[in-house]
Amino acid sequence: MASLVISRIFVPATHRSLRHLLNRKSIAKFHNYHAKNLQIIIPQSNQKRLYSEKKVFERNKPHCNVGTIGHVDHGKTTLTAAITKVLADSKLAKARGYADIDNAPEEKARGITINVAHIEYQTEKRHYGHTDCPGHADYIKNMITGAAQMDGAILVVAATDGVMPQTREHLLLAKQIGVTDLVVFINKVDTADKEMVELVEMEIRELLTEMGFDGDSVPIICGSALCALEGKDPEIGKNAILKLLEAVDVHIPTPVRELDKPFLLPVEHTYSIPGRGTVVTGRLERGVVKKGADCEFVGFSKVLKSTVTGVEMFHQILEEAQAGDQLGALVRGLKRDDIKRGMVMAKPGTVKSYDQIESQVYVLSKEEGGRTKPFTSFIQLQMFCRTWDCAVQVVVPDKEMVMPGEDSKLILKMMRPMVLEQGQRFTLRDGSVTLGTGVVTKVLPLMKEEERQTLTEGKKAREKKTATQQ
Ligand SMILES: Nc1nc2c(ncn2[C@@H]2O[C@H](COP(=O)(O)OP(=O)(O)OP(=O)(O)O)[C@@H](O)[C@H]2O)c(=O)[nH]1
Ligand SMILES: [Mg+2]
Repeated sequence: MASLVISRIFVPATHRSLRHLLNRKSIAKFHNYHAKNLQIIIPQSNQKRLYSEKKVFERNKPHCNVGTIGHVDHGKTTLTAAITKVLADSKLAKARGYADIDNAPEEKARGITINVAHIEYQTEKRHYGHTDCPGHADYIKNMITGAAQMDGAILVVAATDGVMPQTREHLLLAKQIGVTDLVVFINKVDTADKEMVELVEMEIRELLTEMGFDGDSVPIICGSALCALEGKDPEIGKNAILKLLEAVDVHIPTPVRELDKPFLLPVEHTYSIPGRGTVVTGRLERGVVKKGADCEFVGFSKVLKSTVTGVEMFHQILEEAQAGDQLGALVRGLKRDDIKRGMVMAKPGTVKSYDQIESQVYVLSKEEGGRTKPFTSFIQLQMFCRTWDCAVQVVVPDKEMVMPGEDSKLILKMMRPMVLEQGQRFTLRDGSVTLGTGVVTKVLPLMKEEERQTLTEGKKAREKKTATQQ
C-alpha cells in the first residue's frame, strides 16, 4: 500500500553530509514526522554526488555465485533471509528480511517468489552472490535464467514433503545448465520427526544418484530456516545455517574464470537511473570490464555501440569487474528501452548473431519429466540460452522422428538472430514441459529473408490454429 506523504523534504545541493541527510529516520526525527510518511526529493546534481560517495568494492576474497533451488514453498527465500541474518551477526552480510527479497507486489500477494533475487554476503573464505530462484512451475523460465548465473546450488527440500516435482525438475535443469556442484538443505525439521528426516535424506541421495550427481557424497544439512530467521532453537537454527555455509565453502569449488578473453555480459535487466543514465545488470561471463571500455550490445537483430561509464557490484563501485561478478554497468548514450534482456554486452566486434544452428540434443524421457511422445521435423519449441529465449523450428536431419530418451542431431531455425557460439549449452521447452538439453555444434550462415518470412508466417498460422482449437 502506498504510504501517505505528509511531507516532502528537499535535500539542498550544498549540504555537507549527504549521507547523513539521507538517513530517513534522522530527517524524520529532526522534523518530528514518522519516517514512513516522508518523501525525500534529491536534486539531480546531488544524485551525481551520491553516486561518487558510494563505497568502493574491496576484492580481498574469491567471488562465487550460488543460489537456492527447489520445490515451491520449501523455504528457499526464508533460507536466503536466514543466511544473511546469521552472517550479519558477524558483520559478513547485511541482514535482508523475507519481504525485502520477495519485494514485487504480486510476490507479496501470492507469498511466492516470481523473479529471481540477487543477494550479497561473505564467509571468512569467500564473497558470494546468491540467487534466490522461484520454485513455482509457472516461473521455471525465471529459474533457468537464475540458475544460469550460478557456480553451485543449494537445493532446499522440506522435511515435511520430501522430494517433489520441482525438486526433480530444478535438479535436472541445473545439471543441464552446467551447475554440477550441490549442497542440500533439508528444511523445516522443526515440524518433522527424526525418522521422517532420515527417510527424506535417503530419498534425496537416491534421486541425486539417479540424476548423475554423486549422491553418496553430496553434503546434506538438516535444519530450520525459520528458526534461524526468528533466532529460535540454535541447534537447528543458527548452527545449521553455519554448517550449511561451511559445506558450501568446502564443496562448491571456485570456478576458474576466463579473464584473458574479450568481455561478454548477457544482459539480465536494464534500469534507468535519473540523472545518471542506463544501467545493465547480469553476470560477467568472461573477461574484464573497466570504466571507459567501449562496448557493443548485440541481439534482436541490433548492434548498438556504447561506452561503459561506471561499474558496480551490489551498489559498491568496482575498479574493474572480472568474469563471474554479478555487476551493474552504467552505459552512455542509450535509453533503457534500447537495450533488452537477452542481448549481450561485449567488446566491439567479438560476437555475432546467428539464426540457424546445428546442435546435439538429449531429449528427456517421460520419467525425467520430458515428452511422452516422439517428435518430427517442423515442431516448434522455445529455446532458452544465457538470458534469452526464442521460438525455434526444428529440423531432424537424419531420421524420421526423435524418441524421448534419445540423443539426436537437430537443426534449429530461430525466429530472430541472437548471439550464439559453438559449444554453448541451451534448453528446449515445449509449452510447460522441458523437452531436452543441447549444445551448439556448428553455427550456420544467416537465413535468407524469404526463408525467415515463411518461418514467421508459419508460426503465426500455427498460433492462429491453436487459438481456434481452444
Ligand atoms: N515450520 C517451518 N516453516 C518454514 C521454515 N522455513 C520456511 N517456512 C515456511 O514455509 C513457507 C514458504 O517459505 P518460502 O521461503 O517462501 O518458500 P520458497 O521456497 O521461497 O517458495 P517459492 O519461492 O515460492 O518457491 C513460509 O510460510 C515459511 O514461513 C521452517 O524451517 N520451518
Ligand atoms: Mg521464494
